[in-house]
Amino acid sequence: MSVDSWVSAGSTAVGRRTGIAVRCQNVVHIYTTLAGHDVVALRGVNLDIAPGEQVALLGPSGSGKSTLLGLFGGLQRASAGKVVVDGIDISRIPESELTRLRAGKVASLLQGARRNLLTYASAAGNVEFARRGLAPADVRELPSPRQLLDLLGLGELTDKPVNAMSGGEQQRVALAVTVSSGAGLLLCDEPTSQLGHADRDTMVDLIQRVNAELGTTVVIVTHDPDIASRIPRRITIRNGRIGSEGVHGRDYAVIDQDGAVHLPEEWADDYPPGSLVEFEETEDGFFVRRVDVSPPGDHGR
Ligand SMILES: Nc1ncnc2c1ncn2[C@@H]1O[C@H](COP(=O)(O)OP(=O)(O)OP(=O)(O)O)[C@@H](O)[C@H]1O
Repeated sequence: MSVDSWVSAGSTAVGRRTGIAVRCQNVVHIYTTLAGHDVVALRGVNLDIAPGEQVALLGPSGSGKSTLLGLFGGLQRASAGKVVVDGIDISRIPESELTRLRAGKVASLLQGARRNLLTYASAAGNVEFARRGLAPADVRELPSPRQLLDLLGLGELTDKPVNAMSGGEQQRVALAVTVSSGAGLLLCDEPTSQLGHADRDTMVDLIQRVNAELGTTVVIVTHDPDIASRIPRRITIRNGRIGSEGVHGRDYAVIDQDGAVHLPEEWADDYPPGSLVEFEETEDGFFVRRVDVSPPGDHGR
């Protein structure tokens, strides 16, 4: 099957062209430490991510970014609330289904992912190895390793052994391997933290190419403002809640039930949870203005 026919084949178990949606409803996550103390990492997160969107999660250390990413990837379950991935509330499904979700629909690129590559094998060999657990019928729906690497602009690395690649090249191949099973959601935790300036930019180019070519929904945790500035939608987490959102290059506060901005109760109908607002100070006092952004499904935010 050619890349073109794969791309136009639409969504299948693993050969999906389109990204998948993520929705959080009042998500709370509490860790219990070995000493028996509770740590509240997320305190009621409401969030909608449309299929094919690119989202950066920002915020101070300890604010809950990695926890949220872990919930999206089914690495841990929310203590309360719903985490809906591709229409399935994954906080409620059995462990076996969660394992299938992690293997098929969600791709996670963790820090230092390149260390998981087979060093003696080529980029193509690593893609093949990553697909070994898939059913043959599902593999036939996917582009070949060579086609995938070409599609992502990594054609020159196809036959190169990993141990002859630079660190940046290895990280790019690690990303290609991560998405090679046709996942609809790519989660990246600090994907460029160990890279130099040029490799960092190339890595972000590649993440955006995955999004453009495969339609994959992308969520990136980053501390790097330069990376964040290249991602169309930026969500800042503060103290376990969504504090603000950047859309079209501007930052807005977010209304939440018990979150960042509290407004008088009688205004609740006009400013439901999740509304983005701007505050304006004039001689007559403070004004609040609701900002309408693109409706869910519009990826051009
Ligand atoms: N396994 C754990 N056990 C106990 N507490 C934890 C655990 N993992 C995270 N936490 C706590 O949960 C809170 C949120 O942590 P999280 O790692 O999600 O934040 P973060 O924003 O990703 O931070 P960083 O930017 O430093 O990675 C912090 O208070 C952290 O100490």
